[in-house]
Formats: sequence, C-alpha cells, structure tokens
Amino acid sequence: MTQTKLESKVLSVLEDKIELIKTNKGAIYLVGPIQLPVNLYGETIEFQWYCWLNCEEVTENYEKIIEKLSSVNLAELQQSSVLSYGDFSYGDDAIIRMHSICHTGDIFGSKRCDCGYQLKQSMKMIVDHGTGALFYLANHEGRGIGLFSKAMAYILQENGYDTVDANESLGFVDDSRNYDDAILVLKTLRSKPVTLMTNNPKKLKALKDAGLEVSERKPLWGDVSEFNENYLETKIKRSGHLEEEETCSND
Ligand SMILES: Nc1nc2c(ncn2[C@@H]2O[C@H](COP(=O)(O)OP(=O)(O)OP(=O)(O)O)[C@@H](O)[C@H]2O)c(=O)[nH]1
Repeated sequence: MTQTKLESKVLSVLEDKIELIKTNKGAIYLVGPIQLPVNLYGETIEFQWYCWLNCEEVTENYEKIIEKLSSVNLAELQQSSVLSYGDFSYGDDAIIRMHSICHTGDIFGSKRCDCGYQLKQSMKMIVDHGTGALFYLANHEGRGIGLFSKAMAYILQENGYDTVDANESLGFVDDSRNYDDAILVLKTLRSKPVTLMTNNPKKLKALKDAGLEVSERKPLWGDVSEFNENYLETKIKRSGHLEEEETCSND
C-alpha cells in the first residue's frame, strides 16, 4: 500500500484515542480503549483493549504517525497490548498480570509449559476481582529469545537440557525480558497500587524498581502434568520462581 493523505474524519476519530508516552528511546503511541467482548469460559465479558507502538519519532501530530502505518510492515513486527477490566484507572483495588507471549502455550494450548493456563486463569482472576488488567507482552517470546530460538531450545530440552541450560547453550541469558514499556503504559492507565499475579520475583522487582506500589502478589501455579513438571521444577530450582503467596513490602 502507498502512503495516502488522511481524510479529516479519519484523523478526528482516531486522534482522540491516541496517547503519546515519551520513553528514553522515543515514544510509545497508545491507542484505545476499544471495546473487546471476550468469550471467557463460555461467558461474554467486556474488556477494554489498548495496543501500543514504539517509535523513535516523538510527535503529538498523530497524522504523521497514522500516515506512515500503511508503508511500514507492522505485521512483521510485534506489538504488545493490554486488556483492562472494570474501573482500572480509578478503582481502589486492581489486580494485574504481565504475561509474556507464548505462541505454543497461549495459542496452541501446549502442555509443555503453563503459559496457556496462566493466561486464561489470570483473565478469570481479573474478572472475579472486579478490576484489573492483563498486559500481553509480545516481545517476550521464550523469555526474550524469540520463537525460532525457542524451537531450538525445545529440541535441546528433548535431549536432556533444562530450560535454563538450553537458553544458555544457544548463547542467550536465561531471561532477557524487559518490562519498561509495559510499566510506562501501566503508569499512564493507573497510578494507584496494584496486586500482581506472578510467581516470578523479577516481575515484582521490575515494578517496584519503577516506583510502582505493589500491595500484594498472587501466585499463579496450575495445570501441572507429566509434560511440564520438569519445566515447572526448573522455574523454582533455577530461575528463582516463588512457591508461596506472600504480602510484599514496598521498600
Ligand atoms: N526459552 C524458553 N522459554 C519458554 C519455555 N517455555 C515457556 N517459555 C517462555 O517463557 C515465558 C514465560 O515465562 P515463565 O518463566 O513460564 O513465567 P514467568 O513469566 O517468568 O512468570 P509468571 O509470571 O509466574 O508466569 C514465555 O515467554 C514463554 O514463551 C521454554 O522451554 N524455553
């Protein structure tokens, strides 16, 4: 597609739904909220959906950004998004999840990990809680190694390596995920404390280091089977994932 001049109606409809968030590498353009009715365990639940795009260009002239979209092959890249539920900006008590994309677990329902279970269960916990958000982090595949390298890591795991050794044997660190952009989006959407659903202390630390108040952590274990028991055990023994529920201090 070629770059075209926008109709004024298109611009006026879209620009109210775009927010600029400055980063140290440029900007995040956050678009939303968009109504998203979701089929969650057979029930239709109304979420609010936002998506964001990272750009080096920083401008409040959104026309410049929108006009470029058709000439940049965004489908070849990954964009992250967030589903919010209830009064996420102002509700006193909100529960959130920073979910790292897992093509095999989230989409195919692979039982080699617990990701698909965690995704659905966290959405259910948000709805049960009444207010919350699920951040779906699209640049986190394979703990940051990407899908193709994860396939390689799986082959190594079929040959006796655990998750950590497999990543490291391919020249990666065990976990290279970064939460900075998601945290900036979270801060834009909400300033009050949050409860975090995770077993991973690094996610807690990332939020606290960014000055966010995390009032509580909710663990998210489940869907244990013969296919993922070694993977789950490696998370606790080697990656430092936490087993028990606990209240977080904010120091
Ligand atoms: N490299 C690698 N990544 C995996 C494997 N299985 C799942 N993943 C990825 O691991 C990420 C999820 O990380 P986990 O360690 O399961 O969990 P976490 O996100 O650190 O912590 P929780 O918040 O408790 O889920 C996703 O990006 C998955 O794609 C694997 O065998 N090897």
